[in-house]
Amino acid sequence: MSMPSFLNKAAIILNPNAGQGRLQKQWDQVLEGLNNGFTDVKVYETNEPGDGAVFVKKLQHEADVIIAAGGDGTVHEVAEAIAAMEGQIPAFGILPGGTCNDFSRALGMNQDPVLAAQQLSQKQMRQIDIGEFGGEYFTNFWGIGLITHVSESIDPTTKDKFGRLSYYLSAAKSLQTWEPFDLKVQSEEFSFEGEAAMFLAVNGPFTGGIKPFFPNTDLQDGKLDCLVIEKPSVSFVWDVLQNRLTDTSVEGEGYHYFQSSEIEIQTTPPQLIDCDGERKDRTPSIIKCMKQKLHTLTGDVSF
Ligand SMILES: Nc1ncnc2c1ncn2[C@@H]1O[C@H](COP(=O)(O)OP(=O)(O)OP(=O)(O)O)[C@@H](O)[C@H]1O
Repeated sequence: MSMPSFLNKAAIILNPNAGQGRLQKQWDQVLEGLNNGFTDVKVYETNEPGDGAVFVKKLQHEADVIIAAGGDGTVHEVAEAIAAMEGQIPAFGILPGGTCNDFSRALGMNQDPVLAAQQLSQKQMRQIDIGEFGGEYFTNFWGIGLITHVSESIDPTTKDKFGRLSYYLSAAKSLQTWEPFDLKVQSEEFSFEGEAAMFLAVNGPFTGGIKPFFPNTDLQDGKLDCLVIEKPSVSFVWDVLQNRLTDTSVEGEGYHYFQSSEIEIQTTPPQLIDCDGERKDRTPSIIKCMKQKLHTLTGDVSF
């Protein structure tokens, strides 16, 4: 943890539509907070998906820190583009402005954007882990099976109206219609072969704004927390609610939990991948944890 005085130029990649324009409403105060910590603050507004990554590439040699201002989609886009860079790499930061803001919570960022801007101005920097598969990156999670149905069946109108609750409504709906697939998991720490409903590899502890699944994740240990669910069961939900998934490896009725830095996943049929809420590519995949790859501004949080 250090406070680099050289972090002077901040570039803000702002999705003005995230969280129904939540950031825009307090933008003057947000900027004031950032101007207190950085001598040069420039704002780049995105118009459509993909714009964030284009800005990041252009800013590699201009900005000391690139801050994603928006929801988890914007955070994913910006972090992925930074992680893919070589040579001189700017630091990364988040101004939470979406519905769940899962990764910003993992970094200990205040959910009030004005207070988050003040936190960023403190320039508390840490090197954090990031997930990688086939040259693509994820900050928060990589999943197949049930999880992809959850994000697929979220209706945008319900999301605008009910926010985070829409994720849980969708999860409940998905539980009634899930389909099993054949899964093979191979890693140094754990192997599995059989029918499954879901596989998740996570970096941060929050999913849908809450953290019952993985309360003990560590963003600096070079490991992903992994969960195989063979079939959703009442006893699994009970174990999760009691925060039992806290040791390095746990077995319960219909589920397996372990930690690893590299996991090979094969499925029949190929499964659509959901990473950080974005659906892309299909299995097979080799998922890796890139230990402390991203220089990141964080809040006060212990990993
Ligand atoms: N101006 C824009 N208009 C529409 N979509 C945009 C714009 N800028 C970026 N996007 C894309 O919109 C997607 C969703 O954005 P983001 O996640 O930031 O907001 P959100 O959906 O409100 O938040 P959350 O993901 O937390 O629910 C991202 O994939 C992003 O690339």
